[in-house]
Amino acid sequence: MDLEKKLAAEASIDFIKDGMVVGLGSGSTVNWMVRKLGEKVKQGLNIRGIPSSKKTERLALEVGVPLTDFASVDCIDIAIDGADEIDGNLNLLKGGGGSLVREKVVDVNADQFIVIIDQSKVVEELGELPLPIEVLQFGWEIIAKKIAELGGETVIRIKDEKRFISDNGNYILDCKFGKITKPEELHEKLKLLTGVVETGIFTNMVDKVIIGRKDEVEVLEK
Ligand SMILES: O=C[C@H](O)[C@H](O)[C@H](O)COP(=O)(O)O
Repeated sequence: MDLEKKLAAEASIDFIKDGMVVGLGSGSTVNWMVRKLGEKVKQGLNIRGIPSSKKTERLALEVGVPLTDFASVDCIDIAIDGADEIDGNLNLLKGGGGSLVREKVVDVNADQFIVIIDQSKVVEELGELPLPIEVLQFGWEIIAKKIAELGGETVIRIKDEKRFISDNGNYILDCKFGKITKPEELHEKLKLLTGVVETGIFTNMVDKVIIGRKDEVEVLEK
C-alpha cells in the first residue's frame, strides 16, 4: 500500500510546473509528494507551497519546499491532496488525519485539484469509513445530538487518550452514516448545523485522480 501511495504521489509531481503556487495536502501519501517536491526544488524547480496542516508545513520546511500564504498570493495553481475514500463520481471523504478544514480551503481554491491515492481508497459509495466532521469545542455535545438526528452515529475523536484537537483548535466527530448515497445533500444539511465548522465530504472539486495500483499508476480525469 505504501508503494502504491508513493507511486501516485511521485506521478503527481509531473503536473507541477515552474513558477506555480502549489497547495500541499496532508497525510502519508502527500508526505511522499512533499519529499519528492523537495528534491525537485533542490534541482532548481521554482515553486511556492501553501500547506494544509501544521504537519505538512513542518515536513515542507524540513525538505526545503519554500512556503507562502494566502496573504501573499491571489490564487493556487494546483493542489495535490490525499483522500480516505473516493466514489465513482469523484466525491471524496477526507479528514482521517484531522486536517479537513484547511485542506478544503486549499483544495477548493486551486485552479486544478489532483487527488493521489492507493487503490484501497476506491469505493462504490462513500461511507464505509466514518465521516469526520470538525465542530467547535463549545457545545459539541449538542452538536453531536443534532448530527445524530440526521442519522449519524457519532464518536468524538480521541488521540493518545485525549480528545483530538485540530490545527484550528476544534474537535472532530467521527460519524457513521452508513452508505452515503447523496454526499452533497448530506454535506449541506450538516453545514446548516450551528457549530459545525466543516465536513470531510468534498464534492465537485476533483480534476484528476492518480491511483497507485500495484507497481503502476492509473490516472482518471473528471
Ligand atoms: O486529514 C487527513 C487527510 O484528509 C488525508 O489526506 C487523508 O486522511 C488521506 O491520508 P493518507 O494519505 O495518509 O491515507
